[in-house]
Amino acid sequence: MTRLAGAGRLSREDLALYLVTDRALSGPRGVAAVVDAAVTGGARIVQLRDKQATDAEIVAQLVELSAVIDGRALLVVDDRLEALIEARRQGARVDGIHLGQSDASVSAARSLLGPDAIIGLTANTPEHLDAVRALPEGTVDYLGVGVIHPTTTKPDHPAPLGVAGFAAFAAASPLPCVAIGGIDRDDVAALRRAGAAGVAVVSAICAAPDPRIAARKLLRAWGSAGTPRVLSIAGSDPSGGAGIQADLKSIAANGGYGMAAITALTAQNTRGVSGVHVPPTEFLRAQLDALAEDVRIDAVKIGMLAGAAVIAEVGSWLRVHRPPTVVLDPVMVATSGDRLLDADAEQALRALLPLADLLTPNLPELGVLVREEQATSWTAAIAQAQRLSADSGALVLVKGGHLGGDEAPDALVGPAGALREYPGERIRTRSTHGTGCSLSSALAARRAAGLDWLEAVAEVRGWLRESIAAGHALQVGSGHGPVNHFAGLWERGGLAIPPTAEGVAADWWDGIAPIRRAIDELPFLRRLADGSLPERSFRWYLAQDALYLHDYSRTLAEASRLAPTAAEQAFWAHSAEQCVVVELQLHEHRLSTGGAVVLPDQAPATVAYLDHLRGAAFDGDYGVLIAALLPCFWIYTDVGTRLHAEAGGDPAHPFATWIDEYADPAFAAATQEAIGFVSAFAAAADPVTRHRMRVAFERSSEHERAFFAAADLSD
Ligand SMILES: Nc1ncnc2c1ncn2[C@@H]1O[C@H](COP(=O)(O)OP(=O)(O)O)[C@@H](O)[C@H]1O
Ligand SMILES: Cc1ncc(COP(=O)(O)O)c(N)n1
Ligand SMILES: [Mg+2]
Repeated sequence: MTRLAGAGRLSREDLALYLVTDRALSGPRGVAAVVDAAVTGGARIVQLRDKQATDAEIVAQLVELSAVIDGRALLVVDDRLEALIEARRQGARVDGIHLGQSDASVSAARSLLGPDAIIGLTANTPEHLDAVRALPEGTVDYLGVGVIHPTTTKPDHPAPLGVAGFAAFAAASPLPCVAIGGIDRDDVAALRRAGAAGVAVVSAICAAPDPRIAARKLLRAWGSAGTPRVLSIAGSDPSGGAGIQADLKSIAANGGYGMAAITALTAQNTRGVSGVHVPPTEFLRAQLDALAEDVRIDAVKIGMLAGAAVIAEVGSWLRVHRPPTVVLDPVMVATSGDRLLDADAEQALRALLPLADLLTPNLPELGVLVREEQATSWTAAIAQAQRLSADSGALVLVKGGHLGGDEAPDALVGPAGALREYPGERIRTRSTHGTGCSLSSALAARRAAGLDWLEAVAEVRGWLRESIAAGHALQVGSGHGPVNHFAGLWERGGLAIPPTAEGVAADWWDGIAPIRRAIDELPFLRRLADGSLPERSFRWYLAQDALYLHDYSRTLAEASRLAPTAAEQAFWAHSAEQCVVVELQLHEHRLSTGGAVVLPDQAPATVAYLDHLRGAAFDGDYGVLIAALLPCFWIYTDVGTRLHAEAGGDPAHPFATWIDEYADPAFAAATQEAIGFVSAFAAAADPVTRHRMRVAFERSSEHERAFFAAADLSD
């Protein structure tokens, strides 16, 4: 969770809605009931304020409120330091104290309560601020600033600041400022925009007919007021995966209000770009000016700029209306390979870079911008990004999507080098159309919402990876498909279309296509098929297979033990038994020729595969375990059937018996049953379990490949 500057004990959201209690306004239902309801409605910090009560009464109230709140919100007390200490002694959780200018000194409170307590201070004049600046850092966590409007709950209040006065005070304050005094729901948005860390209310909750609903409405007003207004200046992609269409979806998915000024229209689908039309730049200017005249823009994301004239127009507009956050995605070439920026406009683009806070080039674009060859290693890419950052004055997020290999890392790089690297496994998918557009606009939205760049990148990457992984299921186009920007939202909101067992099975099988291809190309299997495999290699393989089956059988038995239905329990138990039978047959038919069987040690590939299965069994998660067990059925049946088609039925073939055994129809039927059980379980599982199952399935498939490959090396 993000920590507020100058308030190590508070996180960003803690102060958003601050309830100050009032006994009279709470009426016969009592303060505790109001607090309970308000906290249920979302209030995150409660201050017990009761000027009339005795210390003993305050202690009793703190004990009661601490029990009612039960860790759901922070509890502080107004003014009464001794009562706080006594309440804590009696076991109450009281997080801190709020002090007025004439109450006990904040320094004394800090030394008494220690570094973990929350200490707030009322402040509303420039002199108060000077005094706060003179305190040792960490003495005070937040300021209560008001009153905003005249109010009856503080009879002796100073002259109201109004929203403008509050804004001026908050801008000068080194500490987060909570606005207080006569605030109702209509003020919340303006106060948040004025820089408030939160709003403190008394009557708006204590006097409300339903404090829970009142709290919820106040928080909703607070939340929407924080919605950043994000403008995308980019091209249109009618297929909806890239350009402004992707930007608007990304901004919305990341909590922003999206706007778009179109630089160019493309005729485009998931296979490529077939045309580009650039409207007159005066019309782009008209779009941008219309927005600037009316809307306060919190962030701009710049995408496709088409050519030098558009770049010049955007540059001239930005110099006048530059919003606080500018992200520039230097789009040059689409995922399909089509140019989106005239070659002669590269120089003009370089001149635009200093107007941005963050650049998000992919590797080819980074090379062009620093006038070098495309980096071929990640280290070289980071070095190029560092040069680009030093030259432009902007931070650079260098994206590793175009690196070959299993990794897709990103790195945030400044003029002195990488600030943070974000490692990540490459997601095996073709749904990467518009990933760059989506990433850059989401970053603009999250940065404008108040995250720093490091946090924004970490968060947006998590969202993008989830969206990339879910892209395929949208079934849009036959080329590089779009990502599903709302995958997480739909899933969590219960809007996701539940997957079918058939869909899961097809998806998983497609997902391991590269592994299956690699298996087919292994010399071991080629030579097994054409009969040229040395007998020694074959025997080595059979021995490892026997060793493997011995323990595989035990993990099958564990699946039987965990199975939720009798049919599954019987199936896995029967499979476990069959394994032992086959293992014994292998010994008898092949390995024991020429005397007693001496089994070798398990080879590293055998150990690794079994460790993976035993790990899944040990975790006790039935879904994950059966997903891990499945490739041994499925890949063997697949390989066996094809081997049989190629080499079966030839009694002269040196491996005929073995090949015939693997094409056994009973084994194929068992495989179909296993696929059915696993895919039905996955389809009905929650998304997280389904994902873990898929990962276990993919890992086992990779172990299958490594197991065959080890046999290649055995001679
Ligand atoms: N297959 C993938 N798996 C995981 N992340 C990916 C994949 N492809 C792209 N990304 C991520 O998507 C973002 C866009 O990167 P990249 O494809 O390099 O840029 P562009 O779309 O501009 O060419 C980066 O955060 C990158 O790491
Ligand atoms: C209109 C438009 N703008 C940008 C891109 C780049 O897409 P990517 O995000 O895949 O780099 C695109 N294909 N079309
Ligand atoms: Mg791109």
